[in-house]
Amino acid sequence: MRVVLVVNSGSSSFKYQLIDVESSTTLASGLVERIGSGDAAARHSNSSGDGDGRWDSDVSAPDHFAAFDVMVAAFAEHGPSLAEFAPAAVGHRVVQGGARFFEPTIVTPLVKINIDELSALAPLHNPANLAGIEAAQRAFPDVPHVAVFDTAFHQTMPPAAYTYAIDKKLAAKHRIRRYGFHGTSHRFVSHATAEFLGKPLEDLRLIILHLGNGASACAVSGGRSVDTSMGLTPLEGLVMGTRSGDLDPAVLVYLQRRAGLSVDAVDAFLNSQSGVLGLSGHADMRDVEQASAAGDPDATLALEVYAHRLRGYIGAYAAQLGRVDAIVFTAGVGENSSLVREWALAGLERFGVELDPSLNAVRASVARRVSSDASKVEVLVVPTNEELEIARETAAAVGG
Ligand SMILES: Nc1ncnc2c1ncn2[C@@H]1O[C@H](COP(=O)(O)OP(=O)(O)O)[C@@H](O)[C@H]1O
Ligand SMILES: CC(=O)OP(=O)(O)O
Ligand SMILES: [Mg+2]
Repeated sequence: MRVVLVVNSGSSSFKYQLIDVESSTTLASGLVERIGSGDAAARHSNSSGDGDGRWDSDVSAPDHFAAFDVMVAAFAEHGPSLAEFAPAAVGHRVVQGGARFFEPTIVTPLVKINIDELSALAPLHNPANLAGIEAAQRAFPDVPHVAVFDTAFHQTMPPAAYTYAIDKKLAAKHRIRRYGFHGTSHRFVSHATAEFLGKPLEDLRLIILHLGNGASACAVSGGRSVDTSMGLTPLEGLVMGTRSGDLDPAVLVYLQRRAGLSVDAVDAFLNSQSGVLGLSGHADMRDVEQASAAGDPDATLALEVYAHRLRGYIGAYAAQLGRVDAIVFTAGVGENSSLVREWALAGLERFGVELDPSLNAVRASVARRVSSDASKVEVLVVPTNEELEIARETAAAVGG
């Protein structure tokens, strides 16, 4: 099997890629955003070498079904032709698979019921993922659909890493434990790092820092996730674009009792109005860096808090792993921000971690080393490609 359509469906947008798995190439990619707002927009890019490149437009997309029609129309008008490059399967990013799903899974009515049921553990993500599955099944009824779970890679965490220190009966009843997310990215980057270093993944101990809008750290030993910074939901851990990451759980209670916020308001506050946005007024790291460079002290503090948290996780995971072969930066911020890399690793020289400032300043979209020759720990930038990983796992799941 060759061509897979990959769908990453969020609450108000969905992103897609048409991928030739055999050659690992993207034939087309795009997104429909602001679904349901009356102000939706679409972007489509034909990279198959056949057709007219990029296209963007305002569109009507009152729901995910309409958004899928927009995508199908974009393929029809701007190529590549879905008749010529017919997807043999559709792969879906599903964020929360709980303890139930640890492998790519062909979507059946029962699997959809399970994904829906797991929405309680990922209210921001799973309902949107399911809406994407429903819409894609309607648009592509004749091919298998496969769910690839963000949580799957972290199913290898030992109980000591995934257990919260709370009443065990209550935790079991409500399935409260750490699940971890971005697993598809951590898995892809683990393999890409081993390939870059020319060493077997089984022999490597890695700290992977996936820094996008959402951000998580992962300790990988011999290719297995042994600890990760996100927990029951994608809110725990690192400072993110709009999410707080770790904080004293008493803050939630305090906000409700003292600031009079409702449960929903606290949830929205921590997920959507916190992180670097809450500290600086900017969710996009490029804007935070620009504001800091222009002398805005709030933006500088936001960067310092972001880097301080990262450094703490690097130290913690070095201790959990016992030895670190490489610290790997990935995703939008990790791949592009030399400043974040520099600030996160500041002061770690005495632990054998030393950046090479000129290598760190290089802008490139390939895997590369940014540590100095003297550094005992390799520091790498390795681009992630969650869509390619989903396409490969989808193809494997349907036997292609
Ligand atoms: N040159 C850059 N410098 C700093 N941050 C960047 C740069 N390019 C992209 N980013 C940041 O990457 C983040 C988005 O990362 P990405 O992995 O695309 O996120 P997601 O997939 O979670 O939407 C944004 O905060 C953006 O500011
Ligand atoms: C799980 C998660 O946080 O995903 P994203 O980074 O896409 O928001
Ligand atoms: Mg991402």
